[in-house]
Amino acid sequence: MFVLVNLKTYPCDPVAVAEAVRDVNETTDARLAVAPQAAHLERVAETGAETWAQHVDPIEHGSNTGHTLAESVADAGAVGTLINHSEQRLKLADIDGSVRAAERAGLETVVCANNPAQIGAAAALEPDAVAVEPPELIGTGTPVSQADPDIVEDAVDAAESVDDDVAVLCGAGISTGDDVVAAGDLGSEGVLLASGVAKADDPTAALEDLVAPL
Ligand SMILES: O=C(CO)COP(=O)(O)O
Repeated sequence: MFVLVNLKTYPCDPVAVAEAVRDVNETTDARLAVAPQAAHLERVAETGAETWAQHVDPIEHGSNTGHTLAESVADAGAVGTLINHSEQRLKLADIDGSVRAAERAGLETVVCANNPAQIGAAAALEPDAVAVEPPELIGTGTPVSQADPDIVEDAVDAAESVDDDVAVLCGAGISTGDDVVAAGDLGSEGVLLASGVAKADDPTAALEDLVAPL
């Protein structure tokens, strides 16, 4: 299972969480990665933890003030990027442009979507993976794998019917190893999570719990 910890703009120490991700990754067959804010990418990547960006823009080098260029993210040490997170939604044409920009820079891509219909559309853009995250469950601590298992299974079916090379992840409310196992049982190849680690008093213990049953 792939466990991608999105730090959003939570007031955690990104380097400390990254060190926990790096250390717990050594103890498990699961693949752990961390997605800090763009401004923290370089410091996080220097820890040796697998580092992802939270977003890249559909742009090239040039006159794009305030945008995030995929090449710069890669240069800072990121190996992948989220695209179209529900807190950073893009138009379809811009999702396509961001996936192409990420590919150009050699970044792995996970395109987020709210529901199975959007997952099908996202899979058609040929990212490496798609992630279904019902916005109403994000940050609630109620795991999508328990509260809305159908949405995960339907997302897996939707992606498979478009392109079965595209992996499916799920997220929202995931915070325990049981949640991760339940996600896997529904056909998900990984999870996105944030508050369960970024807001934990002890991120190492939270990560250890997440991977314990894997
Ligand atoms: O948005 C998410 C991950 O990208 C999920 O957030 P929570 O884990 O806080 O529900």
